[in-house]
Amino acid sequence: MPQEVSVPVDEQATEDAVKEALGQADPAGHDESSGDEAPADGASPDAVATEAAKKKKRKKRSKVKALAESILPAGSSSSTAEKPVRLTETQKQQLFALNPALKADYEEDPQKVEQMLSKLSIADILTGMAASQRNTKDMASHKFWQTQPVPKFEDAMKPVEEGPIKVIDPARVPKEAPPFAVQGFEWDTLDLTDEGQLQEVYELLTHHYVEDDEAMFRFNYSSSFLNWALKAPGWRKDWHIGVRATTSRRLVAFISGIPVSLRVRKNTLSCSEINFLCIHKKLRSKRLAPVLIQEVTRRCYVQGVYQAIYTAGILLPAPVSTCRYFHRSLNWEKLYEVGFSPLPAGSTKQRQIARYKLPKETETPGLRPMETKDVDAVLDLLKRYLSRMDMAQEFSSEEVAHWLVHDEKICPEQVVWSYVVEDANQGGKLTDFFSFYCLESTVIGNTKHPTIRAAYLFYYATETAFTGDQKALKERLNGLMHDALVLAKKANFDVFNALTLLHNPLFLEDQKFGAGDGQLNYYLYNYRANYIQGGVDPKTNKADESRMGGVGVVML
Ligand SMILES: CCCCCCCCCCCCCC(=O)SCCNC(=O)CCNC(=O)[C@H](O)C(C)(C)COP(=O)(O)OP(=O)(O)OC[C@H]1O[C@@H](n2cnc3c(N)ncnc32)[C@H](O)[C@@H]1OP(=O)(O)O
Repeated sequence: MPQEVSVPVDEQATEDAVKEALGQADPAGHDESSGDEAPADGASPDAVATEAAKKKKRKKRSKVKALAESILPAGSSSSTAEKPVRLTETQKQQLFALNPALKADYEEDPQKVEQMLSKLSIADILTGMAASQRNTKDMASHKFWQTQPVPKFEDAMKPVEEGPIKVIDPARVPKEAPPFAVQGFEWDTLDLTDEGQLQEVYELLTHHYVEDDEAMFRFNYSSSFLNWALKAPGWRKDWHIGVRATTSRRLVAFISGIPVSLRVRKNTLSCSEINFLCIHKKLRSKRLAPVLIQEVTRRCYVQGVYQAIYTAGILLPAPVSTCRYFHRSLNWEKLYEVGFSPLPAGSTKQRQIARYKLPKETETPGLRPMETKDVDAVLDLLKRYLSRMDMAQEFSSEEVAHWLVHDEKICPEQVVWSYVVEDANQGGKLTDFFSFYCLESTVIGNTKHPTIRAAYLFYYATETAFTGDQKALKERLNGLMHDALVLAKKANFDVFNALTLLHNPLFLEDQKFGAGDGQLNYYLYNYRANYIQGGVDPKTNKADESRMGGVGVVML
């Protein structure tokens, strides 16, 4: 799942900040005081709030970049710095002001922090990757995760024999949940066939789920979406776990799992896919997340499921892979107005709008919406395509129907859009398909634009992948993705998001996707695996065609 609300990186604004810091600011450049950006007199409080948030965000990025430039050795802008970093007193003060959490780490072990900085590139720091990827917490500080069957950071890149970390004895798995850890709260198994309970999960997530670093956007999974995501084939009620306040009955926390068959290289695992972990904001930092995780683990073990897959924007011990988010504007003006997209220096609003303009119609001959009758052909194509990835779900035809064919009964509000290409020259054979799903984000405190409607690229496959001709594959995927953008625009989406998984690096740049500041870490529970490529160069954080073919799992 997109566990991170990623926003595009404003490379130019940070460049300007460095110039400013060096006394070279371009007065005509992309500056907060320029008329284009300042809220007009009499602007609504929301517009002012959004503008203030944008300003705050730019300022923070500017400071980080200026500081990075001063700390890191010259020439490390696009590659990992190798020389050790020594912080001056001023740099320390600046660094701790920007990131107070680092202060305690530094006091405990200055060398460790300096070592961590020496491993980063300015690109890391600029794009925000470092902020969330930095591991100032070593294994010993992960009080919960150090007790779990997951790889340690120090072992993450070492070659290993792939397999379970721990053998679970079913006889030793408690059959009942322990009493909830905090008095006044209790476990509840949610019944998501009940509209009211589905709505409660929706409400909890809408107000308390994942936000971006600056708290400008928060994921807003619709109740249709949750109904689709949480009731996938084989779903179990007892894997929809809630915590309620005993007196008010209010739902204050949630975690869920669905069963999946996951192939990691040559081994297929009966797994759970854990998602939608959420704790009410007022109950944060009380060590309740480990309690929820242990309970979902127990309930999986009870079913004889001893492995799990999950994703998170934050760095935990230890990812099996990391992908990066990319964003393609469909409605640039709105994205600009809500503070999602920057106006690059030297450009104008008109030029930006023109840059992202799309034709009204698709171009691929034979392209049409997918129907239930296409399920077997799509399954066949998808299976063959995913077999080329190191890690992928093994889909059944029931799962393909569930995940790809829009069903009004499951989703009164449409969540997934899927298209197939039927080749008339090959007797109507389905040669390609692609899909995307809708996940809105709330624009916090904005009444003019309360939400951003984002399309996320989901699964796709093409016969061209089997020709062995990478140039042809690139060309075909560009054609298909261009049509996906056209269709998403027609369906009124504001932005199209994609990760660097599957063969996405082949089209991201050509289709005008911009790099986001978010990444998605993939984790396996109780399974040791060699690192899986995530389509990014770890040094430059750029999408990398030479690192494709690893991650084939698209999580919601
Ligand atoms: C075989 C079956 C196995 C099944 C289980 C497989 C594992 C599944 C794992 C779950 C996959 C979930 C996939 C998703 O849904 S990822 C989406 C997570 N949700 C959000 O980000 C929504 C907004 N945030 C919140 O609701 C809270 O901040 C959460 C609930 C995230 C943490 O609450 P809180 O902020 O109040 O913290 P705490 O004091 O209770 O607990 C602190 C401990 O929790 C560790 N922590 C923090 N965030 C995460 C995280 N996202 N995954 C795993 N662990 C996390 C943290 O490192 C620390 O442990 P340690 O560092 O000391 O060791």
